[in-house]
Amino acid sequence: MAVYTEVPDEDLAAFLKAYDIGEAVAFKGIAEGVENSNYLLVTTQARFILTLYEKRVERSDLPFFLGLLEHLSAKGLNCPQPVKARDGAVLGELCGRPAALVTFLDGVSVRRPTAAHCAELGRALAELHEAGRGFGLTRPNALSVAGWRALERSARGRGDAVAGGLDALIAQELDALEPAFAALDLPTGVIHADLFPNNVFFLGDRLSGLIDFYFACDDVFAYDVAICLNAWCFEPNGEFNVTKGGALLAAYHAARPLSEAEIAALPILARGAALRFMLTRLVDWLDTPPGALVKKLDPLEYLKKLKFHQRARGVADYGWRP
Ligand SMILES: Nc1ncnc2c1ncn2[C@@H]1O[C@H](COP(=O)(O)OP(=O)(O)OP(=O)(O)O)[C@@H](O)[C@H]1O
Ligand SMILES: N[C@@H](CCO)C(=O)O
Repeated sequence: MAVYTEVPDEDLAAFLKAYDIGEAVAFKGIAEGVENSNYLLVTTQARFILTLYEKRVERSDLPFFLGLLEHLSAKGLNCPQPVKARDGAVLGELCGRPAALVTFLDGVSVRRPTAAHCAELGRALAELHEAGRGFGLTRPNALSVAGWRALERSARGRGDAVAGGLDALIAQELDALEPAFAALDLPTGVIHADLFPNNVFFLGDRLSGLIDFYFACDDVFAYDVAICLNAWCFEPNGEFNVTKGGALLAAYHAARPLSEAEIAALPILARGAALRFMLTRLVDWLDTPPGALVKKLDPLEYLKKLKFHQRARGVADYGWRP
């Protein structure tokens, strides 16, 4: 359930006075999502998503996120487009929270992606990386390798209660991955950094749009590919599906060719990505009080994925065919 801030009718009406988007005819909270409060707003002109940014989103990052959506839309990428108020501002304030309106995208996310979906995703990810070129703002990735120690510290001594040996495993992974990541020298640019199936819309088998750019940042392009291999290509039983991995990688490569160095780095990047999502899920798992509205995500799903990456012998294990 992601409606942390309730918006009274009169506050909404006052907020909408700043925009030229018609009269509100429907307004309802959206249950999906965990980070922010999202509402569907239907006006006499169109449908919109109203987002109130909650605690975990830094106010100072909002110009990057909203500016990026404008940049990507202008490049023809199908992502939410921020709506300007009459004074040209895309960021307002509602119920004491920073708030923005963006255009509504048609489509549905898929729970069980097929290889065809993975291919669509691979192509769209490459297009996103290309479309991000020339965006003027930058944002470091707080959740890349430099941020993992702090997450480890905050979970330290508590991991073993979630899975036996987890504290030691995390410490060993950090010791292995920090130097391995430091040795990488790969192309960088704007990445989505959270392009999970719930953030990708399809109409039939065709990908129709990408949402939720609130982890977007500047980082290694191939790390974004590695995040997607983790999020899209494992089966519910924990097995990696090489057909899906191969489809994702081939479609990405067709739209933005991966260099030899990027391809060779995929197993270590995928291992790092699995650690990143395991750590954030673990900290949330440990720190979310019982009874909280937020749906907790299972860190052990990512422990299983991490173990696959530890065992991987090379990029062929991910379905890559040169
Ligand atoms: N532009 C949009 N068009 C249509 N639906 C949208 C749009 N933006 C968000 N939604 C809907 O709102 C839901 C929550 O949005 P979003 O994923 O951005 O939230 P969030 O709180 O940042 O969540 P999380 O980070 O957990 O994915 C989506 O699953 C989708 O159903
Ligand atoms: N995609 C993240 C949640 C944050 O949006 C996860 O599955 O852990």
